[in-house]
Amino acid sequence: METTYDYVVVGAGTAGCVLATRLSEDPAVGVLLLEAGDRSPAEAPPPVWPTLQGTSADWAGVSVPQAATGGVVPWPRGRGVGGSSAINGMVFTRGHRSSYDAWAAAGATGWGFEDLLPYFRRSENAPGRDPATRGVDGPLTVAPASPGHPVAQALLAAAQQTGYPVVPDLNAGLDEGFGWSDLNIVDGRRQSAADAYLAPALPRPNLTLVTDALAHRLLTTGGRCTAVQYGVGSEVFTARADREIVLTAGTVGSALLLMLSGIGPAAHLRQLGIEVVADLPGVGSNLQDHPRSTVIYSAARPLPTGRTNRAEVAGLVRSDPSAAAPDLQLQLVDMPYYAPALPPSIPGTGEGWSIGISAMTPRSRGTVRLTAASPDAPPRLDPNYYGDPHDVAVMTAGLRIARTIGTAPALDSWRGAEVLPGPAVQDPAEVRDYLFQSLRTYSHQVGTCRIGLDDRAVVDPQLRVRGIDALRVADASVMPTIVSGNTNATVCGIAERAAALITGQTD
Ligand SMILES: Cc1cc2nc3c(=O)[nH]c(=O)nc-3n(C[C@H](O)[C@H](O)[C@H](O)COP(=O)(O)OP(=O)(O)OC[C@H]3O[C@@H](n4cnc5c(N)ncnc54)[C@H](O)[C@@H]3O)c2cc1C
Repeated sequence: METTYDYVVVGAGTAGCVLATRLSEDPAVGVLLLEAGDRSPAEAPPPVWPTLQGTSADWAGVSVPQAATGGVVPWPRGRGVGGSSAINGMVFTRGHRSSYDAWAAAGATGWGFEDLLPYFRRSENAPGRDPATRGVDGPLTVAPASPGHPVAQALLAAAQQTGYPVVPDLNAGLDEGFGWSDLNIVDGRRQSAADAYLAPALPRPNLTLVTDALAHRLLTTGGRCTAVQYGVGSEVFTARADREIVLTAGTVGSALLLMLSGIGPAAHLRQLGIEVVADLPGVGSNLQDHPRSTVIYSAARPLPTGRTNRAEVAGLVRSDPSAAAPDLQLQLVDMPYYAPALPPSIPGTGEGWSIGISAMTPRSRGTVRLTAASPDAPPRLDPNYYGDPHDVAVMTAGLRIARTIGTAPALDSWRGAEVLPGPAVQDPAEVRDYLFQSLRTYSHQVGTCRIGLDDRAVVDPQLRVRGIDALRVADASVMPTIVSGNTNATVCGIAERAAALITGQTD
């Protein structure tokens, strides 16, 4: 069966919900939003959000064995309306402005911090924050925990005792130091991009959402993308776009769909018997993620039950004073948060707390590849964590800083003992081994369809796929380099700006 719309948006995750909502604001324009997963994916109360992993709301991937560490890393990824915003940790923060200015400097004209600011502000409603930098009437309502968890408060005091500033709004992208993270939790419930954007827009007669619809491939004629072929159950449908097709299937999904459609590295496609439509060697390359590890302490006394996402306070710092920009995030978690690869000899919830460590500007680069010419085949995910020794050095510095803060006097009344890595782990080789064993993803994968002007860029600064007409990508995959913050707020800004580019309404 064939249907025709003005725009077809593929993937109803963070970016897809923003895009479909903004494009359908014009009642004269017909928009189809396709999503592989459920219309109402599984939900969980904020404090137990990790229990969503492994449910039908998660593609539940796993990396290939990593060359540096020898281990595999589980990769949760949202599947269903809301996408990863429906299963994520609900931290809503921009990267530091240096992240976006680096994009513009590398050729992504129009994507510097000042360029993006109006779009960041458009996405959010951040009551109590400075309206000069933060939005006041956007769809997503974001705010810090109130009241904050007492261990989070103690961590802020500990950071200050260690010499770091406590700043009023770490989420704006302008400051370094420690502060309360904004959370997209409203009245005790997660507010996903689907809740904030899509749900109010769905009654529009010009917006159609089709779920359980896996996009198989894009159809191109004479260099123009004309349609998306997708499957629902065993039936195959074709959705034509009179104006454009926009991919918002995420860092994994958008790269896979391009390659399944013959748009990607020619040698890889030919190996799988896929006819090459456009040889774009950068598709699926430049994969970046934030590696994550943790220091865990037992609690000196029972912890009050966490009521939010259990990660209310964060710090953005430099691993070394000579670093060009902040390159480390530390996050207080009011429970022991560990990697499955480690022995579970750690305190239970309520009996411990942890400081997460994550390198924010990693230099390692990986790939997303097809394993077969089929939309149902699991992808080959190789983030190449610690492929560049620089990232190990940054994480080693992070572990040292976390331990310094963790042992500051302000945490004395909460701290029992350091459980992981444990006081015996001190020399550089042992620390490196611990970082490798405790490695997990921060779930911030980006970069596989990056913006740029060079031959390995996948989209131009207007997000148009190079060499193919009427096709754009507008999700986490277009980030040229990973930002120094949790990625969801940045994806909202990207999608807001994409909508403005498509409709010709850029600021
Ligand atoms: C467990 C977890 C925790 C996280 N925690 C945080 C956090 O606390 N704060 C933060 O800022 N960020 C966090 N993130 C990251 C953040 O949520 C993502 O960066 C962001 O949601 C990515 O948006 P996206 O639109 O690019 O992709 P997604 O939101 O992943 O959306 C892609 C959508 O496309 C669909 N799709 C894929 N392929 C196809 C296809 N072929 N056909 C049809 N549909 C398809 C998918 O099912 C999905 O719904 C977390 C992510 C995860 C997974």
